Order: sequence, then C-alpha cells, then structure tokens
Amino acid sequence: ADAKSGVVIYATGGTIAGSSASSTDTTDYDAGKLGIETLIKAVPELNQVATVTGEQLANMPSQDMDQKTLMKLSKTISQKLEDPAVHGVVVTHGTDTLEETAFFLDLTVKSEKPVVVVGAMRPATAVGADGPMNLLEAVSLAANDKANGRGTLVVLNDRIGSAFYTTKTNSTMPDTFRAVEQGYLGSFVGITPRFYYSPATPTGKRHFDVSKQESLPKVVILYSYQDQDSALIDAAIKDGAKGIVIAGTGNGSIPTRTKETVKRLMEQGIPVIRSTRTGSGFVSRKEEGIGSGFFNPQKSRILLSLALATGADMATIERYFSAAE
Ligand SMILES: NC(=O)C[C@H](N)C(=O)O
Repeated sequence: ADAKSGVVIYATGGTIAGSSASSTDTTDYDAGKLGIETLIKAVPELNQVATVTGEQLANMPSQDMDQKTLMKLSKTISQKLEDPAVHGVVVTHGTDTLEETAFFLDLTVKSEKPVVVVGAMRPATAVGADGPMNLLEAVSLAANDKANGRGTLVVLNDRIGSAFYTTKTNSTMPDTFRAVEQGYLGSFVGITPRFYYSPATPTGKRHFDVSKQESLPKVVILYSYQDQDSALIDAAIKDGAKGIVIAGTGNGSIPTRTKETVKRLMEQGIPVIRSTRTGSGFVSRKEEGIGSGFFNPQKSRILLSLALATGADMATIERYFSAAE
C-alpha cells in the first residue's frame, strides 16, 4: 500500500460505530452511535496505509438501511471514484444487512477501483473490539492496487470476500461472513491483503445503471414452511409489491397449495423468485416461478428490484437468475 493513496470512508453506522456503558456488552449495545471522526481517530495507523478522509453518510443500525440511502451511497461512490486522487472507497456498515448493501454496490457501481464494505461484530467499547483492525484492513485493501477489478469486497475477521456471494452465517460471532460454497478471495497477512487468485468476475454478474433512477420497485420476501398458504403472497401484492421472493424449502420448493397463485402472478407479469431458506446452494427446480440460481433470498430481492427498476422483462429476469454468462 502507498500511504499517499486516497481512500474515502463513508460511514453508515452499525456495530463498528456501536457503543455501550459496559465493556463486556457484545449483544445489547447501541449500533450506530459513534461518528466517523471518532472511528478514524481510534486508528492512527490508518495514516500509514492511505491518505484517509471520512464522510458521515448515515448513522444507523443496518436493519434500518433503506433504498433511499442505498441509492445515495451508490451514486456518491460512483462519482467519487472518478476523482484521480481517490484510489478506493470503504463503507462502514452494520453487519445485519451488510451483504445487501455490498451486493447492491457490486451491481451498480461501475469502476475498476476497489469498493470495500466493512463492519464489526463487537462494539467499539467492548473488550477485544474487532472494528479498529477491520477498518485498518479495509483501508489497507482499498489503497492496494491488487484489489482493483474485483468488484465490491467484504472485509471482516482478517478475510476478504466477494460481495456477490458473501453472506452473514452466524448471529453473534466474529467469523460470521462466508460464502459457503465459493469461499474467500483472500486474507490478510498482518494488515497486507493476500489474494488467492488474480482478479475474476462472478459468472453472470451484470451492471445496473441507477444514475437516473429515483427509487426502486418494492419487492418483498416471504418465508416458506409446512402449512404455508397464499394469504401473505396475495397480501404483499395488495400492499404494492411489484415482485416476490419466496425463501423456499430445499431446492426452492413451495407447497402445492401456493402454486396456482404463483402461476397467476407470473401470468400477470409479476415475477416470483423461488430462493432457498437453506443458506446455500443453487435453486434449479423447474416449476412455477423463477429459480433464484445461487442467490439467497436477500440477494434475490436486491437483484429483482434492480431488474424491475431497469425495465427487464420476464425472460430477461429469468436470465439474470440463471447464473448464465
Ligand atoms: N454487528 C452488527 O453490525 C449488528 C447491528 N445490528 C447492525 O447491523 O447494525
């Protein structure tokens, strides 16, 4: 890393900015309390790896992240990366929905420069807080040429993941971010990123231009289980949903009694994506609706919303989810 490389940190809150009166509190603290200046001041080593500036874009626990803030973040980053003095950007974010924001940025920011999304599992006030090291590693990564051309990256727990595949797999532990099948792209040795492979693009990854977009169509996620019926699917449509994602059982299966409804919605031009509640794997099953491919329910929602926003028809949406080139 070159200490002269410009890295801009956009802070949005989360546990990395979390604080509690007790140093042993790692579960009931307030996320999104500390400002970006406090986070930067806590890690003077940042100046050894980059020329860092910070901007407070939001300050919230990530369960409150919304499409308005996402759009603002994406547009701000796209613009900022055009500045030749900026080598890369870092986004500090709560971990609960970090994968959604990271995936959104991966699909909407078109740049070879690194975009690194980082969080923490322990608040800044905790014994063994992971935030300061995670932030230092994220900035070191954003300042490094080897991070170029890899899309949006996720950093936590000394590891580098691809935003396209990485998901939160554990509710409380620091080693929660994984791509169960696809693995990591690299890790940190000290604070230096070490990649396992040269840059690659995930199969089927597409860019969505949201620069002229004001908002995104509403897509809801419904969880499948024994005894599920169509009541909430119908309610979602009544409530204004333009698309539905079902967190299906296994390989995207849904109860037989819901299939007529799914078929009707598809015929009306309302896409229904069948994903899986299992946490990993491909949904291939050919039945009513569209199989989500490798996308989990929350990533499917982001992808479907972007597809609808950019006017994709049903066949195009099917292609987006098929993971085809
Ligand atoms: N570890 C965390 O960041 C969790 C927190 N609830 C958040 O997502 O903002």
